Amino acid sequence: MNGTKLKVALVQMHVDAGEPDANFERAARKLEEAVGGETKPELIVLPEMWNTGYALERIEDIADQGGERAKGLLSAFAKTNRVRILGGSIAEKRADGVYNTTYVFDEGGELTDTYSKIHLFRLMDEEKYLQAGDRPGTLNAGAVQAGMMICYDLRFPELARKLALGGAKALFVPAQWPNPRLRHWRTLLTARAIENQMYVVACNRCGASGDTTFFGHSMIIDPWGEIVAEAGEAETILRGEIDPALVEAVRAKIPVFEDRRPSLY
Ligand SMILES: O=C(O)CCC(=O)C(=O)O
Repeated sequence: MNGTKLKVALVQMHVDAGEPDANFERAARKLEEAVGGETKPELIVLPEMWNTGYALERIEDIADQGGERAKGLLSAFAKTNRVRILGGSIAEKRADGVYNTTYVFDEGGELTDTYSKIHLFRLMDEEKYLQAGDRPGTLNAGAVQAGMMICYDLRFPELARKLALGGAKALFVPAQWPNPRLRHWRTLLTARAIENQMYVVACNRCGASGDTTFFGHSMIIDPWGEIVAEAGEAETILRGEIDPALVEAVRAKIPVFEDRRPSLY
């Protein structure tokens, strides 16, 4: 660890809808690429639903039973490479249905945190095939206390504010955010960073699934709203650093959290 800063690497990758074997192979290859860069990251982030993509009509059959296959890959990789992983999210099969779930592993390969998407995206029929999580997601990313959201959750500012009030200095957002809503993506990510004076670290997929195309543009935005790093549309590993001291500095400069008037709204 560099002081209290945290080096992150975001895996912006293609996902084959309905092809878990191909996606597991790709994820393993991309994790190697992420950890093998010139500067070793301390935390690697994957995109949303990277195991199955949005093959929702077949999701009951192809979802990962108990998340065991994904947990096996991510835990072993984290332990072997001494790196934390925020495993994007996967289609996770449980007794009562399929959830869109994130796993976080520490550098010893231990599962430390999980989060299941709480807002299901009706434009893509998620509510017909998936179950919604029932609690917000938090994690300790090394020295950085953080929150997590999945894709559509980003449209709910109350959730980001709750996480910030709970102590989050960074917000991680795995996504499969498609065209034509790039402006929404960039604007909402930036707004969540500025209004909550925290880092926003967003890992989107790229490529196409049927008629749907995904623009990538994974981003790391600092608590002042400046873009630390932004990907283009192709597969890439996006790298950057989170500095919790900058969160404190921005919150001291414009003390939004002290000036809130929650009794009025
Ligand atoms: O809110 C959006 O525009 C995209 C959301 C989405 O694609 C998802 O939650 O999977």
